[in-house]
Amino acid sequence: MARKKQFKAESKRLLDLMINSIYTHKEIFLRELISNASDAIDKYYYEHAGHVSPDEFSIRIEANKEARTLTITDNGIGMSKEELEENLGTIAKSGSLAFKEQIEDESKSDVDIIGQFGVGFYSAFMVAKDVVVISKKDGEDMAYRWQSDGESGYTIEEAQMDSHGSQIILTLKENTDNDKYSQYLETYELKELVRKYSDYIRYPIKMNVETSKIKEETKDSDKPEYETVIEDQTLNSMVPLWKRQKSQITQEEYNQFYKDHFFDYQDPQRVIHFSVEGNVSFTALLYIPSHVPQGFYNQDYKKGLQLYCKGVFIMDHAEDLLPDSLRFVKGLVDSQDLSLNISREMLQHDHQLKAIAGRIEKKVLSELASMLTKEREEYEKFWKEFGINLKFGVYNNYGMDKDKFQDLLLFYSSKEQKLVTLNEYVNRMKEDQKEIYYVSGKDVELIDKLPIVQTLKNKGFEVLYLCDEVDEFVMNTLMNYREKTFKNATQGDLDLNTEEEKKELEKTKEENKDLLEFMKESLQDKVSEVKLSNRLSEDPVCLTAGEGLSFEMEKVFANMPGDNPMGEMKATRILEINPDHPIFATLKDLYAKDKEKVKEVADVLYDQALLIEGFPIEDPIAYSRKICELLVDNHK
Ligand SMILES: Nc1ncnc2c1ncn2[C@@H]1O[C@H](COP(=O)(O)OP(=O)(O)OP(=O)(O)O)[C@@H](O)[C@H]1O
Repeated sequence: MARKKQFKAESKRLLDLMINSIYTHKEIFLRELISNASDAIDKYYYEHAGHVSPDEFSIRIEANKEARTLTITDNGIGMSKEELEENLGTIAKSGSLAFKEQIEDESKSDVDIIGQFGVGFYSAFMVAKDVVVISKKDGEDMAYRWQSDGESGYTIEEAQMDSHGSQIILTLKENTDNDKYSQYLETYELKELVRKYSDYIRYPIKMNVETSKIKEETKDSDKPEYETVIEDQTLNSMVPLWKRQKSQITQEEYNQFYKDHFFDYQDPQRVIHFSVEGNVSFTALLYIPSHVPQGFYNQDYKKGLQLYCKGVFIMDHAEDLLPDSLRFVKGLVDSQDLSLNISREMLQHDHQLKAIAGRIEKKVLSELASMLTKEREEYEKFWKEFGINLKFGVYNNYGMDKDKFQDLLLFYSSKEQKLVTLNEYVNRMKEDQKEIYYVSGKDVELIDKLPIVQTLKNKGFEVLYLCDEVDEFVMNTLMNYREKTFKNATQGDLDLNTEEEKKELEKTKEENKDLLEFMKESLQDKVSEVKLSNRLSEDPVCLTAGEGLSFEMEKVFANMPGDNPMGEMKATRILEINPDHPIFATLKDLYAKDKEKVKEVADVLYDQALLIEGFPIEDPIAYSRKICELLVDNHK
């Protein structure tokens, strides 16, 4: 049998790949070194459980501008000579992973060890031309010094160190046009990086910081004097807000956290803080803003949640965690169970994200549903800011998710003169009413004045007023609600009359068949039909659309930007005349005496119907002239 050979790797090239290809941001080197320090302390703490207190540990950062060095020191478990060799001399060897596996095998409690790939350490060479590690293993006498320039191998020699732990000393590269490595010696920058990536490392990350303070002896004088003092500051918050007990967190703390992390000047409307245990366990801290964020409707607005893994910041705007309909939600997710890719910039399995996203969607929607039933006023505030997103949720995905959203929708109602849910509408429908009536228009006031709306109201029907461009798409996608179909009241036939009224109308229609036909002919191809209306009570005429495209949709399509063939689509126009209005008697009269006049009146009535519907009229001058003539005639 052929002997199996080991792969060889050109270690210099491999290291070069490691250093320069894995990460997109050089600044993460600090995150990696701090995470290593935290792991080392965890290990020490674990080994000495019960005999040490967490307060004894810290990670220290020290910058020396003259020497151009940045030093990260921990009092963790340290490394022996062999471990330095093994862990830092072998690429992709993770002592931390081995440790974690071992304690898991011993089925002892899980420790939140961060390291797993055995590559993070080398990220130091992205910014350093030389790295020294001085380390003393817990329980050993001798310390060792590992040193490398990241190119020509490494050396290990004996060294001195007072107590267990490690010290990583980076000598930063010279600045180039593109990279200002010296920034990593600036207090401000280091503080920012710790806050961004390592804020929730559970041991204090400390640094001596120069600050200006009032001299004690001049404190009470009119001219206080300042002096520069060195202060030992802890840069990280350690315990993440979301890991604390809900009952221990005040609303003020939640709000402040929101404003600090999500750049809003107002308090959020809602905080949703919850944890899920399961295949993928996670904690989420979500916020519903109280107003539409700036740039929310711009194309480059980035939705998504911040993602943390074991308290370490992984990415901002993790898009896959939020469906588009909830893009207004801000917040973060922290999970132990994510399989990160090697750079910790992405996840390896998006099914984990999908599982989390599913739970988040469910939770946010149920929170909204409870707000709707228990705090109507609050919900209406939310609706005014973000309701359009839920409408999008209905028609997005070809309506696949409409059931999730339909009970959260609100529409303005003729009966209540305020926003109502579909459920409320259906609950109080007239007994024999089969359809849910709606009418679209520019605003509530205009819709309310429409003849058809007056008629429906007079007959005791409730009408939903749709004022958003997307509303008709929503209705078309929903198709029905609790087995009642949606009906655009300005379109097609309406079943409003009693049997008797229907008979009466049929009779009048039959008697005036010729007149109606004559009017249709005279209006030529402008209308497909002229008919007697059952939807008008006080007004003389109205224009309705046949089945299919509605007038509002026609307007939406016409206003679509760019070269769009849909813009040419027209709804079928039907001119309806109120048989009980005096104008109908006049028409009948004129038809018997002066057919030419009927043509003129038909033109005027058609233009009037267009105006009521919010359409422009073809020839306003001719229209106004005809009106004047009719007025004069009338006066004679
Ligand atoms: N400060 C430290 N103290 C003790 N051991 C350390 C320290 N830094 C690194 N090590 C050891 O070196 C190993 C390699 O570190 P490296 O950062 O390359 O990988 P990692 O942390 O295991 O994994 P990852 O690539 O996921 O960060 C670690 O697993 C750990 O055993």
